[in-house]
Amino acid sequence: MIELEGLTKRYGEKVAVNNLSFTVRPGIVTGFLGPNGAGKSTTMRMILGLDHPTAGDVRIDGKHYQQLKDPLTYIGALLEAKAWHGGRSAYNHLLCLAQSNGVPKQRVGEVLETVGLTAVAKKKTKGFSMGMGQRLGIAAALLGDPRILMFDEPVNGLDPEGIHWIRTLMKSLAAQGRTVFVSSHLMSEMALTADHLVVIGQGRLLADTSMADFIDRNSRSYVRVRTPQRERLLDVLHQAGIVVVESGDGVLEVDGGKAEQIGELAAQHRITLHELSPQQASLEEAFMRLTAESVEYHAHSDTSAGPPPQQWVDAWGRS
Ligand SMILES: Nc1ncnc2c1ncn2[C@@H]1O[C@H](COP(=O)(O)OP(=O)(O)OP(=O)(O)O)[C@@H](O)[C@H]1O
Repeated sequence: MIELEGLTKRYGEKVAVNNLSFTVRPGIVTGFLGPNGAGKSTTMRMILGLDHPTAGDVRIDGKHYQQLKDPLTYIGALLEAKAWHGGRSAYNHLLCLAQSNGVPKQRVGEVLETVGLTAVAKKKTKGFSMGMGQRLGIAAALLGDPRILMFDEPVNGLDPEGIHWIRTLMKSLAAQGRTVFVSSHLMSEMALTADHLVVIGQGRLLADTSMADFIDRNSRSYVRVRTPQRERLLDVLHQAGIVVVESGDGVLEVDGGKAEQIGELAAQHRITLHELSPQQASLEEAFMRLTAESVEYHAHSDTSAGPPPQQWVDAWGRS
């Protein structure tokens, strides 16, 4: 378990992390989301004792990082790709880490096997591809067989096969009862991986909620309907107690997954349909709206996404 309490980090005038309090629990994957510059990496560095908080506190299984004996056996982290000596082989790189951290030598072979690098274990790492580099970083994180794992943007620069591999690995680590904390700025990726979400913007906590809850509240499903007999269809739907929202351009939107029912009603009343399509609002859109006001570097000045709707703000405030 990782516990943050009022964690704050200032760099001069800049408040990179602002009074963050949340708990990362075992047995699930917790996604740590926020736009670029939100403070994710700074938070993770403070968890690992690489940066000192200006205020507040962070504990790993109840202790500060500095109090952990052989910290690699408590928490393993992938912070940045290729942070190793390129002249060494993958095996030697991991062996050095094992020897300096009180980890038995046989773990090196085991983790190389886990990440699929056994065949290239004796090769110098400077020739490694991005994907192999990420696998080696993950092998290092797993070396001490820690109960807590932390990954900072682990899928950056990876191909679909590599992304799928990391996703599956994180889920299986959580299924073993470990604490898995993973940062990303991509909601779509997290939607496939995480069970719980912590969202920050400009260093502040914006949401701390289960993924199921986030999806329930934000992925509105509706059916788009177009017909040249609009008035008749509206009457028929109204009589059936189906609520319709008109969205302009002659398009009707019907909340919920009622495509079959609408199609059958239209057929019974001989109403022609030009379109009958189930739709799902994307989570990416919901995330962008939630963080819109806290994005540090806008690509352009378009703020059409606007602030999050008030009901979201209220809902997240409660969770
Ligand atoms: N050593 C530092 N000195 C000054 N400012 C810093 C330092 N490290 C981070 N910052 C600033 O703190 C803020 C948070 O940065 P951080 O790297 O933690 O964000 P992030 O959410 O990880 O972003 P990204 O998704 O781009 O990696 C940014 O404004 C960044 O410029």
